[in-house]
Amino acid sequence: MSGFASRAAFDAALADLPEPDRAATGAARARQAALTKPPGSLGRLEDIALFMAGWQGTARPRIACGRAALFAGNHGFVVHGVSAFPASVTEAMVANFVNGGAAINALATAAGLELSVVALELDRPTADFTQSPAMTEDECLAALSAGAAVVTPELDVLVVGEMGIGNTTAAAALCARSFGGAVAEWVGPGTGVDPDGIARKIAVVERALAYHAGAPHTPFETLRRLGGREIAAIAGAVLAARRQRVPVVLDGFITCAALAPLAAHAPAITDHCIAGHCSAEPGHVRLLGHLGLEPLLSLGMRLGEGSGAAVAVSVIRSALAAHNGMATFAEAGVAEAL
Ligand SMILES: O=C(O)c1ccc[n+]([C@@H]2O[C@H](COP(=O)([O-])O)[C@@H](O)[C@H]2O)c1
Ligand SMILES: Cc1cc2nc[nH]c2cc1C
Repeated sequence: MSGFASRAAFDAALADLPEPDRAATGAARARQAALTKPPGSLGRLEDIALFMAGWQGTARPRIACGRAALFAGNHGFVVHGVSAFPASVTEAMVANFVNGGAAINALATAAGLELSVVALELDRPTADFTQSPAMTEDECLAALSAGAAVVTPELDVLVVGEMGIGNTTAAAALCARSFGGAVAEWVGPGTGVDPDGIARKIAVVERALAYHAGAPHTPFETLRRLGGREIAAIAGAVLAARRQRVPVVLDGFITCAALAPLAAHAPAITDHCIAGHCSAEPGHVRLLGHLGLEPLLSLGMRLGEGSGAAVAVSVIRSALAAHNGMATFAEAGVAEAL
């Protein structure tokens, strides 16, 4: 996929979302019914096998080629004191990712995923969204296209993650604009700000929402005005994955917030997505409800980087191992249900 050359190309992609292969889902369901276990006894693992079958278009889904794409960006509004860490940490952590020393390096390796790190103009933070759109139209298209570029046809699954000091504030703004509700319900501690920091975050999001209140409520405009480069890249990657029927595992609050503007307009955008986990960031559980997603794991994680999604891939691998590796009642000579 070449990316998104124009706002219209993005809108057209969102208006034409491919469906899963129902024949493959049906064949996988028939196989599940024949496997040596009481029907439904593998619970959610059975649903995961059917989900992967539908999106991969085969009764025997697999993960031979899995990629974790980690997008990094910097945000202009951090000057208002909304993070527990300085913005320089974004770039320093990108160096850590490249050198193999971060949590996602260890967790991607453990999950059998290759890692693609995409740093998006870190020396050029987005504009301060309390007084301007975060990105120009071209900047937003470039970020969406950088996201789309990580999706290649041989992929069996895509994990999306992010790194960007301040981005829980952008995520809260995207959620409040897309789904409504009190700003305080979407704002949380992020990297660990104190109550004064939370109050500053709420004030910053409220100012941003007021500044952009009159703008069109379209997915592109909301992403451009209130998002960031790493956030738009995630939206572009998830949309490109859908075009190629590649199943996606979402990470935490920010990763899911990248889809909020799209989902408010086209709720089916999350149909090819699994929520890898529920983050400890308080807005995430509410956001997952709006996205219609039930998280696979709930481990109290709030790191980002794609870390929770990478852990979830090991569960998905287990689901596929059972689906593909078990004997049927006929093969094993085991009596079926009465
Ligand atoms: O994934 C999450 O739910 C999550 C929750 C809190 C923080 N983070 C990470 O922490 C950074 C954003 O936190 P903050 O406090 O700078 O807004 C960013 O790099 C995220 O990857 C991530
Ligand atoms: C150290 C550090 C690592 C991170 N990884 C994702 N977000 C992060 C934020 C900080 C501060």
